[in-house]
Amino acid sequence: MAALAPPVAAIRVAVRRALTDLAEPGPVLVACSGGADSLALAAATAFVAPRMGRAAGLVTVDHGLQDGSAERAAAVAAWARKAGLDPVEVVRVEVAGRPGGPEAAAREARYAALTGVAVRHRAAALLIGHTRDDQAETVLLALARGAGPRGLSGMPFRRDLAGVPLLRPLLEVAREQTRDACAALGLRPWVDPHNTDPSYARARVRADVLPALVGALGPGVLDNLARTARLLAADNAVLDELAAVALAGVRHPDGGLAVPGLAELAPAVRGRVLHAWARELGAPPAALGHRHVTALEALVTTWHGQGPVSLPGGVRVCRRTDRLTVAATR
Ligand SMILES: Nc1ncnc2c1ncn2[C@@H]1O[C@H](COP(=O)(O)OP(=O)(O)OP(=O)(O)O)[C@@H](O)[C@H]1O
Repeated sequence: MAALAPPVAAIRVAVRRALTDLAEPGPVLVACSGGADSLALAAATAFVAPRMGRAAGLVTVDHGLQDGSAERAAAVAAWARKAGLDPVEVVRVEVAGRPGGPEAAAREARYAALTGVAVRHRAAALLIGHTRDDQAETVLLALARGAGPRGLSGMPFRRDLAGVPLLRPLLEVAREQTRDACAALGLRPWVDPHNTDPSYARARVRADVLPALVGALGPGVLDNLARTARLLAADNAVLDELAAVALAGVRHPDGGLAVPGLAELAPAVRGRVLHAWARELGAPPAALGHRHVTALEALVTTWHGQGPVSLPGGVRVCRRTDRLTVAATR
């Protein structure tokens, strides 16, 4: 018997670890674009899951945005059926007309379609193919836009979306290993033209910035950036817990938040309390930025009679004597 190629073994180990930790019953579904990362993930899952007593299927989304996208989706599905994955689904989504530009719209439509299929099959989890290199890119992009610990935490290993656990088993696996694993298994991954399109910041980071950093600082840079994400994710979780307790403690009996209680909090906790409260008031997280939280903080710490702070989503917050409260609509 031929020896197992090390990248194939490494990816199987990563999938086994992820499935060992998964408490939920039911099949797992791999979200597969046909790219090297998710193809290597699907191949490893097809091998590992049945040996752990789990069914494993695959979903591929056709955004209909590129020539040949239907053929790509059909080819991925045909391969998956041969690999023994079941169920295998191709989902066609409509992207045109959604807000936020084609990339954001495609992502939103993709995740909605993927979770929809997962719910229908009562799946234990959706497996996503993000790798260590995607994580390093995410951290670098977050650093460049001045993100705090939340942004620098990168992508979590697990998060729940619409009640479906999303797992990223390859978050500590180098992208090179997914390509090598595909080659060792005789698989021919699809190459997404967006990944090399210089009009995307992530593609420029991938093509230019990270190779320059590795060239200047050594090959450990990618692992180090991914480690930064893990360290900050742990710190961030603690700060979020502290903020949840603090938020409960500063609620004013008449509604809103008590200013004296807010003023006593450490700035790192106060900012989170205000961020969490703004979300409670209906501000969409994606639109809620540092400047909104800074303006809310100013109502507490540098109060000089300034007017209400407008939050995304339309709510306005003002200070009334010793509390922050929702301003009357104009
Ligand atoms: N069209 C799709 N259908 C199903 N899942 C998808 C699709 N596109 C992306 N995904 C899932 O989302 C993950 C991240 O996709 P993204 O395009 O951000 O990264 P990528 O590095 O290009 O991944 P890959 O090499 O697997 O395509 C993929 O690994 C895959 O699990």
